[in-house]
Amino acid sequence: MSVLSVKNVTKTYNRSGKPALSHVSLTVQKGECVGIVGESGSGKSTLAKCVLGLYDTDLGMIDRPKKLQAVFQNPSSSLNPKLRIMDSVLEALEGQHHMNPSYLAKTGNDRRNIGEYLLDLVQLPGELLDRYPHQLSGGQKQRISIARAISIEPDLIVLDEPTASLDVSVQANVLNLFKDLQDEFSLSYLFISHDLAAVNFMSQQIGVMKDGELLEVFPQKKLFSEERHHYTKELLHVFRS
Ligand SMILES: Nc1ncnc2c1ncn2[C@@H]1O[C@H](COP(=O)(O)OP(=O)(O)OP(=O)(O)O)[C@@H](O)[C@H]1O
Repeated sequence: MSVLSVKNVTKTYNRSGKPALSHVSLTVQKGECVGIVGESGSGKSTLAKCVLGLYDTDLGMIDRPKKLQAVFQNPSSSLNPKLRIMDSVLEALEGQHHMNPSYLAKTGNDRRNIGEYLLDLVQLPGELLDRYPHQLSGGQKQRISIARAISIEPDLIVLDEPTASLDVSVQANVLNLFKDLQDEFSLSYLFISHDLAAVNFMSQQIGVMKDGELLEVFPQKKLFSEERHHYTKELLHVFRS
């Protein structure tokens, strides 16, 4: 079952310029992580924003699920500095009242119970609920963003460079968390990154973008295969050296 279908999407920012996305098609199946790798300016963020419905497209079609969430690069700008963590972590759930996640059977409708349950899923202690974002580390803040994203049991989460602003030592922990959550809840991700090693670690399918085009999409196991596009081989060369 597919949770996202992007068909022939083209997006140009200014009419005379060249497209930031050109005839891009891809699908994400339930429980699968599709990783999109490309260098700066290749169109990855534009793709993420089109998928999220933040930008209109010029051409093509996007069939997205209703329960859609995102985790962005910078957790500091994703969390309201004036809200306690408790209020941020419950923001998605409380903003969409028709959501009825399965864990409510365990937690009841008690805010603190729900907050503690969600923090536990991202391996944070419940006592952080009473703090403000500035009292947390970058990695902790990103875990709060992740807890908020998974709180509505979304059909798809778009991850747009979710570890790029974190210390290198923390990046692997956060990627491991995404993987554990994917295994536990059959989550589906569209994972966007300039980091081929991260994409290789996370994804079951890999897509390579360059100059607004999705050059190829292939199973992760085929990354080192001879049939890869020559540009993918160039990226691999950098990755190995
Ligand atoms: N708001 C905008 N207005 C005009 N042009 C834009 C805008 N956002 C992106 N672009 C252009 O669209 C192209 C694709 O940019 P995009 O940000 O999607 O790439 P990216 O792969 O995500 O790069 P990065 O990793 O640097 O963010 C680039 O040429 C960029 O300059």
